[in-house]
Amino acid sequence: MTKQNMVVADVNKSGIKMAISMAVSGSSVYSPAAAQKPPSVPGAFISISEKKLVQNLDMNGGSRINTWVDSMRASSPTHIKASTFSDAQNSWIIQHPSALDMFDQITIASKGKQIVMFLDYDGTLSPIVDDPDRAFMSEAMRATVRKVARYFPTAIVSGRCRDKVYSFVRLAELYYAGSHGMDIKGPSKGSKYKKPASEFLPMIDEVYKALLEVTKCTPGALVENNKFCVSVHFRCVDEKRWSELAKQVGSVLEGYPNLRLTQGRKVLEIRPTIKWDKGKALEFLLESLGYAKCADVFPVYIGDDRTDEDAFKVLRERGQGFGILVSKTPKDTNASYSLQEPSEVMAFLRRLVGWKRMSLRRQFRMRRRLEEIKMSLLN
Ligand SMILES: O=P(O)(O)OC[C@H]1O[C@H](O[C@H]2O[C@H](CO)[C@@H](O)[C@H](O)[C@H]2O)[C@H](O)[C@@H](O)[C@@H]1O
Repeated sequence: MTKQNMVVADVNKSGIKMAISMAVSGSSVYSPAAAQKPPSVPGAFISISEKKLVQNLDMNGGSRINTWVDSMRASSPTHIKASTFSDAQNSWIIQHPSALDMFDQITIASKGKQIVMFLDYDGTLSPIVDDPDRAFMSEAMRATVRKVARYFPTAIVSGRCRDKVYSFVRLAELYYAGSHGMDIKGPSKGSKYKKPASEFLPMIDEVYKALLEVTKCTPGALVENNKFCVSVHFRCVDEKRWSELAKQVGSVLEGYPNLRLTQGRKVLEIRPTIKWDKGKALEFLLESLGYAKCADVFPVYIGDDRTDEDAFKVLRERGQGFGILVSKTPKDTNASYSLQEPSEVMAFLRRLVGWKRMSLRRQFRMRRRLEEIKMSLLN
């Protein structure tokens, strides 16, 4: 059986949070350099040990399914004591302070640099809802993002395919990277699909159809075709049937060793094993915007899910800009700052626009004053 990667994180309805990051192969999707990563908060996370991960490499189909179900359950925890949770939360927030509270420090750090904005969609610009087809962003958020794009190059980086995320955002002035960056369009004319990914299109289509078929008897299960990847949603599936759903997904994936499984917020995501993710998408977009070798660029990436960690990690490694994790609860992350929910993302973006306008006005006034001084010296 092929190696599988799996990363888990979510919050249950009561708001109590726990996260597992679990790699079922040697090369985990989530493997931040320990030195760059803030220490984990005791009591807030379950981490599967290295040894166990290696053991998972060889596990048979049955134990693999059990591992998936365990992680699906762990993403909806009911077992953390409230006191432990709040201790963990306090210490986590010290390590990942609110980007709103740190706004002045952030703008000072960006001084003299070109800010480039990268925004995830679901859970960042739009609230999480049961029906993925109804994950609309508010008009107020759309107006805010439009203003952001007036002042900074801005890209949307999503797990959904590009057309779908565009149909939600509907702002032509942005750049879009869909299917976790595999469906990408930079500033240059025409779409740019990652060539290795495009070879997977017929396979993904086949898997999508097979998953539709096998999951149709599981109430609440929803299969979404994201062009280069497929999402199997379990948000509306009774927990008692998660194991059944995992088995169904496993039975399809057995025939496709070149596909891997990751987990987002109540969703199993099936995608090609190629080395392309939101981090690579960020680098691709920076390059196509002409900032590849620029020291004066300040990329800011805002996202809420495990797949956004690839981008946070790239920013840490480049030592440029920073990531902001959207989360109400502690999560193991490479982001530097946090925001609790989309409404806070909107507040942060608005402040950024306000700050930029002010600094442009200040610059304009200074230039005009200098002109006046020059003129008075000449007269
Ligand atoms: O990278 P993203 O833009 O955050 O996409 C990740 C997944 O987002 C969507 O699913 C999530 O949002 C849904 C709507 O709120 C919610 O019902 C679901 O439980 C979440 O996982 C999208 O539907 C998936 O295809 C993306 O993979």
